[in-house]
Amino acid sequence: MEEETALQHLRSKATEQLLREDWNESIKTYSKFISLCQQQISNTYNQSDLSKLQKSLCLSLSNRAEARLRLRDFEEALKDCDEALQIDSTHFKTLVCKGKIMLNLNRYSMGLDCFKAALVVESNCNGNLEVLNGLIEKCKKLDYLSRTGNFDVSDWVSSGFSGVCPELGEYFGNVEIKRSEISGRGLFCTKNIEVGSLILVTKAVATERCILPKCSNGVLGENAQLVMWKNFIDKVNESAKKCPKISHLISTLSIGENEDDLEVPDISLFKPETQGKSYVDKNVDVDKVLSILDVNSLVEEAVSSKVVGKNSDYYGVGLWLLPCLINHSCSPNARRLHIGDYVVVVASRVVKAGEEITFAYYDVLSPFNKRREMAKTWGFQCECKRCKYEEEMQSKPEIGDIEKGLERGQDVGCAIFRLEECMRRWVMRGKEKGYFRASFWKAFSEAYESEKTIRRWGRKIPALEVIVDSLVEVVGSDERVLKVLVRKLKKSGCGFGEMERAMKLGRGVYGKLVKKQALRILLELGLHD
Ligand SMILES: C[S@@+](CC[C@H](N)C(=O)[O-])C[C@H]1O[C@@H](n2cnc3c(N)ncnc32)[C@H](O)[C@@H]1O
Repeated sequence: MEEETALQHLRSKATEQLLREDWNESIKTYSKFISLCQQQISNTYNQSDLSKLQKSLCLSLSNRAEARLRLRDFEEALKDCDEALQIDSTHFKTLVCKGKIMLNLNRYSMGLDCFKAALVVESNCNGNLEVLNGLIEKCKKLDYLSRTGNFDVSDWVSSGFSGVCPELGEYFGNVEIKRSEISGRGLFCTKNIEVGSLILVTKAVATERCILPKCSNGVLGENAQLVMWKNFIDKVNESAKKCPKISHLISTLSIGENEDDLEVPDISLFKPETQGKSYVDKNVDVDKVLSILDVNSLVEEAVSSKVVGKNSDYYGVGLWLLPCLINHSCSPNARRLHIGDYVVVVASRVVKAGEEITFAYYDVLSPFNKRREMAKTWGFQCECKRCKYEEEMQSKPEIGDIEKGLERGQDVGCAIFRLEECMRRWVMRGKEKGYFRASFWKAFSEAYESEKTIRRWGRKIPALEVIVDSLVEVVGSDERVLKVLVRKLKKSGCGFGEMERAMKLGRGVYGKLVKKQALRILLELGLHD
């Protein structure tokens, strides 16, 4: 009798905490209730009492799962759901809760099964029907998207990234992890990929964003970045603590040293549906996590900054697991877009089967020495083909002279003329020319934006279209190049060929996420200038 009173007391306390949305406290109280209830069950022989106790146990497990789901502790919430469903496989609340957990874990078809089972149980439910059907539709849509990669964010992009961020799901294209000639492991294509095709779409383990305060001495900005970085580290640690799979995958990432000794993980480990393996190392050493984040966190780029209102002081950082296996190249073949908590990796030029997928960690439309400095801040020396080539060419004094001339404010047209002359004399091939043109993009863009320079230098410098094609061949599509091209087309009119070139470039910048019609509108609008 005493135990029954204790159970009743705990149950009403936990229910009250749950209603107050005090998730942590309700989990504690439900845990006490659950262990007391389990004890009672083992000492009860009367069938009707037993069935009452089991019903209570099932409901409390389901409620604890709900609280854990709210705290994003999916692993433990899932265990509760499975235990509750063992008692009653048709428990409506538990089926819905499990479905929501599956949705959060990007396991859409399993989520769909749960919601469908819940619908069968409460086929005549009234208030729940609409919500349930909504969840079923959402699972179906995300399941389709994650299988086909047929995402469409046209409306969001054409509206200038305003409104709610489109819902994406996880997508893994034809890729595998292998040893890389650049460094350690890398991500490789297993099939030919067209410009703009999606390579992968994946959700962050954690992100943190802020608008840096404007200030004259930069201290406030630095402090804000430090606070943000600390919050980010806490979030990553929290996610790793809650999920052994995340903890395990984080522990496989590089700390930027001895990469050739690192194990090559199978790509299936990164897929949402891969579960069940018992991951033992639940806690990665805190210092190791810091080194891992130093090497693997990505700063969000321009497109996503528009999500929070085109603010140039916007600063966002995140950890996306599989993209951590993508090496940098100054001649990259892919780009990343940040949409909400997802990172989308798209081919920015044609990628052949077997080729390594690379994207830029820093601005590759800059000269060799500047890139070398930026690589240093990342803690490595770039081993890409373009850097190796440009390093060899450092022995030619002409390149250094042109760079120095530009620093001193020399006319950009003159610098371009000299560069093109040198490349002609040295009988450089297409790709090699592209490397240098990319290094001097700043001068090229200034020249094409200045009517005076164009008038003065005319045919003595290459046409913009020649440079665009040359750059795309070596660094893929780039938003800045696209903008200069679109501005010229708007000024001087545009025929079919020119529009095709701009569309192709746009495809490489935004990927097939933005459909043809929306891309055309974007280009005609001058890309939101
Ligand atoms: C995000 S990880 C990339 C995957 C890494 N190679 C691995 O095996 O886990 C970043 C690290 O890879 C190495 N790396 C990436 N791109 C490189 C490049 N172009 N040249 C030399 N090292 C590079 C550097 O050690 C860098 O700190």
